[in-house]
Amino acid sequence: MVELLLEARADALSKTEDQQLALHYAAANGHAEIAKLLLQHDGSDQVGARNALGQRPVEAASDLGTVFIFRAFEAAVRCEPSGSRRNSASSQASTATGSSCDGQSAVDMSGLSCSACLADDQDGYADRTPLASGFLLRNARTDAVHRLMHLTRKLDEASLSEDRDGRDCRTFSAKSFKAASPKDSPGRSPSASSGTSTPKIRTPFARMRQGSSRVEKVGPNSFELVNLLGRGSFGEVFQVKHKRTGKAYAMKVLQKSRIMSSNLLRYAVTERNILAYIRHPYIVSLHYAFQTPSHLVLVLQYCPRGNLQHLITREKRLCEDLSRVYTAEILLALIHLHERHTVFRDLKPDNVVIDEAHHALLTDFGLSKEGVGQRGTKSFCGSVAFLAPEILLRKGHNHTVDIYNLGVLLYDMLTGLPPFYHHDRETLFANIKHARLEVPLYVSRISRSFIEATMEREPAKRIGAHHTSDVKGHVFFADIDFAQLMRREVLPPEAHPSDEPAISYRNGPLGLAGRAPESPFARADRGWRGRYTRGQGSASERGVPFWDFSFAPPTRSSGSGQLSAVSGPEDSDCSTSTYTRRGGVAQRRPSSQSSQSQDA
Ligand SMILES: Nc1ncnc2c1ncn2[C@@H]1O[C@H](COP(=O)(O)OP(=O)(O)OP(=O)(O)O)[C@@H](O)[C@H]1O
Repeated sequence: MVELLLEARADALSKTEDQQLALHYAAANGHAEIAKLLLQHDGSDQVGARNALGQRPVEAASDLGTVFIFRAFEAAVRCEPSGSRRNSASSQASTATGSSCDGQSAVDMSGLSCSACLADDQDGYADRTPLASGFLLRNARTDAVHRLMHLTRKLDEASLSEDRDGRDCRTFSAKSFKAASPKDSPGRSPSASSGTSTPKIRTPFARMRQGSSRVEKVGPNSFELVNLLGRGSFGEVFQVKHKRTGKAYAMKVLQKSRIMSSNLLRYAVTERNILAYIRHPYIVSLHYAFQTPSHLVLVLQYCPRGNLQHLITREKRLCEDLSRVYTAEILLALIHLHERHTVFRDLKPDNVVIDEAHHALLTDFGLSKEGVGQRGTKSFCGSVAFLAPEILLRKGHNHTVDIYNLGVLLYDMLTGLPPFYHHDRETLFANIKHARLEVPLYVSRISRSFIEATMEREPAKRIGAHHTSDVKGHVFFADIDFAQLMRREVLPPEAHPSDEPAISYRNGPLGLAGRAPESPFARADRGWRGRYTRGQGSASERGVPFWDFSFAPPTRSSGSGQLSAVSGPEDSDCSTSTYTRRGGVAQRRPSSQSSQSQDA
């Protein structure tokens, strides 16, 4: 069909409104054969064309087979005398056929007259990570920074649109968003040239509604502030009520000025990106994202029972049955993330929130890292008492850092303090690196064995070093039915009708004493409107491209988004007396240990 159209003089150079050529789409979707045909037809005019994200067609490619088609073409163009370029390059592209090279999808380069031309191509995969399967994994940082820089140059021309509440918010269509991240999932369709493995096509984790008119646009005025739930390094988290639907959400409001002055925009963008595509019963879901000139906002599933730190503080120690269920729930969340090459990196009780049905959910993806494979990453991050030894030793870390933190989390739930805890930071770090792990005698033998297996200092020897799902096989989980747990059919033992949430926000430690919190938007956005529309806002006021998001919840409760709670077995009991302090627990550390992150 493509051949026919090209022969009939179809215009291969016409662009969509996102500045994409047909070649961009062919590359992004792994249609190597179509890419080859397009390259044979005016290929030289197409290879350098950049789409609205600043990507050339080869930079949109999802698999190595397609990349090699481009490389063969470009090499031929560079190596041939100018007079014979087009024909020769076309024939190079046409000889680019699938064959195996080091186990990866490759093309037959034997016809190239100048192999050195390939060697000097430093950017063959556009800074992405080639997987053994032949797919290209998006490198979150390089890719995101590249896109942001390209788009930031164009921001002054971007249009402002009016949200429903009459508030100016910079919005981007679902179409643009899709174009921004066509490669989020490594499970792409295979290239025609990859002849080695059966294609594995994954269902998308979340679908964007097509057509901006159907995407619900929200802004600060769409929500009523109810309570202040927490304060973090770069903003605050509020309980809010959606005015139109009356639904409760947690609204995380990040100050652009703080984020940008600390050069941490990438962490905010990572959090938004991960939450936008992850749907899991034990990970808070993102419902909306929007921005004002001064703030980036995430509207999340609301978990009304406080965080795990509040619960540990109230109970001093948690009983083993409850700790086991929470550990298993968080383990399922980690398995899901790791399968998607994402490491959470900041697992601690403050980042585990408890929902209405007493289930534990991960929140706060600000330190997560996408695209981490076995080779790992070298950033220094995490909350100090939860830092894994390999992070302190700056050896590089991978998914096993989350497994280590799962052991620390269990230790913390069972004893009331993280292991190795010491008020002096240097002593704490030395303990984490070298001290003997002491587990109190009141902790059962099986729990102790789980803690030791997950907190093994050598990451390669740690349980789950190969696959995080191997951790499910530990005897600690012998009584857990993970399939049932995944369906949220296991009721955490604490769940009891008379149970109070671990924290009462109105009169709780945040000190509001019944008053509604002050709006962060009212404070910061006074007087911005005139400056902004003239395009003279400060750097921190500029729009962040592709931030805005709206999730269409599944129509049935069994869908991949919001799962309704299901009652658990009646005998799942953990009497409140087991929560009372049984002695031997020293004072708790200050409830919110700050997180830190610094690139190595
Ligand atoms: N979805 C939610 N439902 C209820 N409470 C939440 C939710 N998300 C966060 N919180 C509360 O807000 C607190 C701070 O949230 P979060 O950790 O995401 O903020 P942060 O600014 O990233 O913090 P930090 O700087 O410590 O990493 C949490 O500890 C929790 O108590």
